[in-house]
Amino acid sequence: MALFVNRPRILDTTLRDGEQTPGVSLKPEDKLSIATLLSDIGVDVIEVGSAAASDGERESLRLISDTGLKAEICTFVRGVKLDIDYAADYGADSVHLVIPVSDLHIEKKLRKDREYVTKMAWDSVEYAKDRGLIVELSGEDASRADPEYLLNLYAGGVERGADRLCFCDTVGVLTPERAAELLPQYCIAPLSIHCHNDLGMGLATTLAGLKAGATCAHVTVNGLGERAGNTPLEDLVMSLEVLYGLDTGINTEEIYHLSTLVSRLTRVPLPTNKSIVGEMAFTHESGIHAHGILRDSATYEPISPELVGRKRRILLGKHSGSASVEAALSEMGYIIEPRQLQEIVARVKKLGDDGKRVTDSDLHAIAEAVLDISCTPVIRMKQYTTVSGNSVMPTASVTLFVNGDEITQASTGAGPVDAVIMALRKAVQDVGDITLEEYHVDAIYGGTDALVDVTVTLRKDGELITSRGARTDIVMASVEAMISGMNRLLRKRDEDRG
Ligand SMILES: CC(=O)SCCNC(=O)CCNC(=O)[C@H](O)C(C)(C)COP(=O)(O)OP(=O)(O)OC[C@H]1O[C@@H](n2cnc3c(N)ncnc32)[C@H](O)[C@@H]1OP(=O)(O)O
Ligand SMILES: CC(=O)C(=O)O
Repeated sequence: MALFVNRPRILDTTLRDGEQTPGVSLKPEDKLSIATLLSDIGVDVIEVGSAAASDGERESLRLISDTGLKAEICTFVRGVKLDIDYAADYGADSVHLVIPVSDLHIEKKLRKDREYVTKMAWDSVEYAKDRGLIVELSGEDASRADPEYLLNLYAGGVERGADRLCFCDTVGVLTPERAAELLPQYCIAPLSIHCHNDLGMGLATTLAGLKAGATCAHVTVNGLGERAGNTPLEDLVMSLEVLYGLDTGINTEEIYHLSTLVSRLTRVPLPTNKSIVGEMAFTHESGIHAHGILRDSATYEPISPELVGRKRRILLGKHSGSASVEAALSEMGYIIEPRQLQEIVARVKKLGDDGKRVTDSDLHAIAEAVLDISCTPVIRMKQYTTVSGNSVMPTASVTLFVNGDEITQASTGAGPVDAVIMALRKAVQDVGDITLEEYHVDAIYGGTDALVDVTVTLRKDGELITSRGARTDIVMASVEAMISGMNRLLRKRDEDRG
C-alpha cells in the first residue's frame, strides 16, 4: 500500500540553509553551477540564499534568476519590508518568509509578543503578494510553538494570500509521532516540512511529515545546514523511491555528481560512511559480504550503485576472503592455483593486521612474489629534488628512466608534494596520460620523524588503481606511491598489448 498520495515536491535549500553551515561561503558562479544542476535533476524549488545578507547574495539571486532555470527560484526573507524588496528587485519567483512562532523565539530572541509577530507575519504576506511574489509563510521553531497560536497565524496568512505554508523543526526536536499528530491541522494550504538533524531525526521526521499531509520536503545536498544540518536530499529521494515506491521526478543517476560538486565547492568533505554518497556506501571489504556480492549484489546492497551514478568497489584488507582476492587478481589478469591463492590471502591479511590499507600495487607485488614472476618496471627513479620555503615558489625536478630513456622534467606547485607529482606526471606523459584522482595521507602518530603513509588513486584510460608509499619523508612517500602506481598502470598496458 502506498503511504503517500501524491508525488512530494522537493525544495532544496543547500544554497541557503546549507550555506549556513559555519565556514561555508559560495561565490555567485558556484551557486549558479549548483542551482543549474539542481534544476536539471528535477528539484521543484531552489532556495538560493538570503537576499538581505550581502551584496554577493543579491548578485547570486540576480544571476540565478536571470538564467531562466526550470525550477522556481526562492529566497529567504524575514518579516521585514527591505528583505522582501530585495527578493522582488533581484528577480526571485518566491519568498520563504520566515516568522519566529515559539514563545521562546518571540519573547527571548525578538523581545516582542505574539500580537506583534502575528501582525508582522500578516503584513509581510500582504506586502510580498503586492510585490508579485509567491509566498511560502514559514513558522520558525514551529515544533516548540503553541499549536493554536500557530494555526491562527497560518490561517490569517492564507487569508491574506500566502500560497504555501512551512513547518520548521528548527532545532531538530520533532519526533515522527509528534509530526503525525501536529501536521494534519495545518494542511489548510500546501504545506512544507523543514527538518534539522540535531538528533539524527531529520529524514524520519520529514517522511512522517509527508505522510501526515505535507506536500513538500525541504532538503539539502549532503545534509548540509546549520549545526548538524538538514534532511539530506539524497537520503529522502532514495528512501521515497526505493522504500515507498514513489517517483520523485528526480534524476537519481545525477545524485552522486551533485553531491561531489557541492562537497567540492563548499569544501565540506563527505563523511566516508555517509549514506548514498559517502566513499564507503558501495564499497565492500569483508570476505562474507564480498563473496555474496560477487554472486548477487542484492545480498549486501539495498540499491544498485548505478542508480545514484556510482560504481561498486571491493577493497582488500584483513577482513577479505579468498573470493574477493581471487576476483581482484583475475581483474589484474593473474591465473592462480588454489594453494597460491591461500598464500596471497594470508599475506593480504598480514598487511591488514599491520594496520595498512591494501592497495592494488600491494596486491600486485604480493602476487608477483607468490607466483615468482619477475617483471621489469617501465619507470625507474634516478633522482628528484624539491625546493620550498617562505619566499620561493615550491618547485620540483625529477629524472626518470622511462622504458630505458632518461627524462628530466620540472614543475612548480602549491607545495613540494604537488610540485613533484606534477613533474612526475609530465615526465611520463609521452607514454600515458595519468591523472591523480585522490591523494590521501594517513594520520601520523608519534613524533615528526614518524612514518608517513601516502595512498594515491591514479586513473589512465578509465582504469583506476591505488598504490601506497610509506616513508618518514612525505615527499619521498608520495614519490614512491606515484611511481609504484604509474608502473602498475603502464605495465598493465604493456601486458594488455601482449
Ligand atoms: C533558522 C534559520 O535558519 S533563520 C535564517 C538565518 N539566516 C541568516 O541569518 C541570514 C544571514 N543573516 C544576515 O546577514 C544578517 O543577520 C541580517 C542581514 C539578516 C540582519 O543583520 P542585522 O540587521 O545586523 O541584525 P542581526 O543579525 O544582528 O540580528 C537579527 C535581527 O533580525 C531580527 N529578526 C530575526 N528574525 C527575524 C524575522 N524572521 N523577521 C523579522 N525580524 C527578524 C532580530 O530581531 C534582529 O533585529 P533587532 O536587532 O532589531 O532585534
Ligand atoms: C527557517 C529555518 O531554516 C529553520 O527554521 O530551521
